[in-house]
Parts: sequence; C-alpha cells; structure tokens
Amino acid sequence: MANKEMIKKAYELAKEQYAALGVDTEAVLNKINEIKISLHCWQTDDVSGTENPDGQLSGGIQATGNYPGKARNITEIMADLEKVMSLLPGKQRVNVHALYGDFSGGAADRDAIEVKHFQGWIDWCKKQGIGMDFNGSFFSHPKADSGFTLSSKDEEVRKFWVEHLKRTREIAAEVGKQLKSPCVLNTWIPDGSKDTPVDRNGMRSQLTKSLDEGFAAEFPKEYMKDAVESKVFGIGAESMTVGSHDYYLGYAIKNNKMICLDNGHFHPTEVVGDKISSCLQFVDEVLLHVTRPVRWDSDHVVTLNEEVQTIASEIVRNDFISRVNVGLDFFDASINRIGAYVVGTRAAQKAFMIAMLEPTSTLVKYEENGQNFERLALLEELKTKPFGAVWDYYCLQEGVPVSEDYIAEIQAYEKEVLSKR
Ligand SMILES: C[C@H](O)[C@H](O)[C@@H](O)C(=O)CO
Ligand SMILES: [Mn+2]
Repeated sequence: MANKEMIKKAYELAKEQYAALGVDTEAVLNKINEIKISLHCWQTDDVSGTENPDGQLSGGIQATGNYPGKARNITEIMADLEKVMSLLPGKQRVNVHALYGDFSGGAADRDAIEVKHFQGWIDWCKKQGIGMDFNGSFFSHPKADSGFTLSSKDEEVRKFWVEHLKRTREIAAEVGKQLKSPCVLNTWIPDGSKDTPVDRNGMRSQLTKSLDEGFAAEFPKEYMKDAVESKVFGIGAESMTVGSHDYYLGYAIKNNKMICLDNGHFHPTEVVGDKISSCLQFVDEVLLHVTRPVRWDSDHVVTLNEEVQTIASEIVRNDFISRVNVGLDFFDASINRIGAYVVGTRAAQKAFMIAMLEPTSTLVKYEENGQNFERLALLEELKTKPFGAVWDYYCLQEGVPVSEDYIAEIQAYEKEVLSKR
C-alpha cells in the first residue's frame, strides 16, 4: 500500500527538479484534468453488444481470448465502467456503439434505432457527471455480410445503412443536448475487398453519395460533431479499403468533418502523432482512437510507448487540447477487462502528463538555433526525470489508487463480481 508521506516527499523533490528546467508541476496538476479520455464501452464485452450478444463479430475486426467475467448486459457494462472510472484520476467520457442500445422493450434494427434505446445511457452519464460519445455500428449484421455497407451497389443495402447513419446523428444530437456536452459521432465502415477490385472508383462514389445523404441534416455543433474514420485494411478486406485515409481526409476537409485517426489503421511505419498537426491545418478538430497495434490492427491494450507519447506530446506542445478529441479503441479478451481499461487509460493519461512536464520552449529554442545536440540531449534526459512522483501525487490528490495499488482492487472485483458471471 502506497505511503502518503513518501509520495508527498517524492513529489516535493520532483517539483524542484522540474522547476530547475522551468516546468511548474502545480500548473501541470491543474492542466491534466483538461484531458478527458472517452472510454469505449466495447472493451467490457469483446464488442459483442447488447443487440445480439451471441452473434458473430464481423467487419474484419477480432477480439481474441476468452478470459472469464465479460459483461453480459447493459447493467453489467455500466457497473464495470463505474468500477473502471473509480480507479482513474480525473473525469472521463463514455463512448457507446449503436449496437449497445437497450432493446429490452423490443428489437429495433439498425435503421430503426431511436433515442429511447439510448436514454438509459444518457441518464447514466448524467448521473456520472460525464459526457457521452457515439458510433454507428456498420458491422455484425447480415446486411454487412457482403463486405459493403455505405459503399454498396445494392441500393436496398446502401439505403439501409444511410438510414442507420441518419439515425445515429439524430441520437448523437440528443445525447449532446441532454448532457450539455457535444457528442462526438464517429462513423467507421468496414467496406473493402478481399481480392483486388476493379471498380474502386465506383465503390468510393457510392460512399460519397451515401455520406452526403447521411450528413445532409445540420445539427448544432454544441450538440454533436461528426467524425469519419479511415483504415488501411481489415481481416477479409486485405486488398482494398473503400474508406482509406486519402478518401476520408479529403471528405473531412471538403465537408468540415473531423477525421478520426486510429493508430492501428495505418501502415506500421506511419506515425499518427505526426499526422495531427498536418490534419489540423485544414480541419477544425480531429478524433483519435488510441490503441496498440501489434503487427496488425490487433487492438492490444494501450501502453506508455513511444507512439502514444508522440501523440500526447504533439497535442500538448501545440496547445491542441481543445481541438483533439481523445478516445480509446482496444479490446483484449485475454485478460481481466477492467484491468485492461485501467492500464490502457492510465497509460494514455501518463503520456499527457509527461508531455506537460516538458520544457517545450527551451527545446524549440534549441531547434530554432540549430542546436540539435542540445535538443537531443535534453529530450533524452527528460525520459528519466521523476515523472512517476508527479503522477503518484496526482493519483493521491484525486483519491484513486496510487501506482500499482489498483491491481488489488481489480483482483477483489474479479473475485466478488466477475467470477460470479
Ligand atoms: C469497434 C471498432 O474497433 C471501431 O468501431 C472502429 O473504430 C475500428 O477501429 C475498426 O477497426
Ligand atoms: Mn477505431
């Protein structure tokens, strides 16, 4: 169990070290709460959803593993998310997929979902004092089995999914209105081709037509904001993805939408952190899906790695916090799922804190003077500064478990709750 006095002493020493570099740790402790990470509800149950929990996950994504205790209904999903949030410093948001509605009053197909199916989520978010984000679900459905949804050449299929998009936007606007916080609506479709297609242009023209129809209605920005998510490939769609990055970046710029950058959706040597300042030259805001791709879009739990650090540093260095919406997107079914959230979210939060503890103006000065050795040296030295002492003190202040103390809490939850499912 962490010793409070030791944490405070360590923090005081760290504060002095950072002050010597011109970094005010007290200001960082205030600023860090501006980072609101949107917790994706789908790590609770391996993207099963509440619409047809025993159905097959499709769309070229996969949750591997069979760790016991997955959530089986909305009540359990919410209970798990509450547990997760109790172990995280600061306030989060919750990100709900359309296949997580409350259909206890009767089934509703994707082209028939309404606010009433998500009112329980809205009320729950209100109770938690948090904002809610939303996503259309264009997968795990018979009308997505062909591999094409909004880009389909089958008019019945295409229209069905356009209606889904329209409805998700109406729901998102109501979410934002009721919660008094804009709801980010992300649209990701799995459309693509296993083998080399011939009519790429035809598919992309269909997608443009569908998006234009789906996005025709205007909603106030204080209620909802649209994002479109690109991808390089999915399982079973290895040769071509209709909604590629070029496609969606162009669409977003032309139509004043957000581009959603999922760091599992690019070629392995591409760096999403490098894309943020490029995109923000031309769009007002971006959405991030922070994840950890291992060899492919495997959606492993986020860890504090160089990729995540670059993302956080780019946001903080450029004062982009208000223009970057941060969501998580991983689903690991092989470990305790509550633990997955806590490790992953804390890793992202730590990356933001490290970014805030950087003497950026000194580094920029070195860079502008051509003092590249000095820049390199300071960046290296910063890696071993006592960031952990500031982080622990932050957790202590926030009244959440410090350091590895959350492990025991998750073990207890597993014993008392998850193991009984
Ligand atoms: C559940 C999916 O991961 C999500 O909707 C989408 O964001 C994605 O990243 C698909 O690869
Ligand atoms: Mn994603």
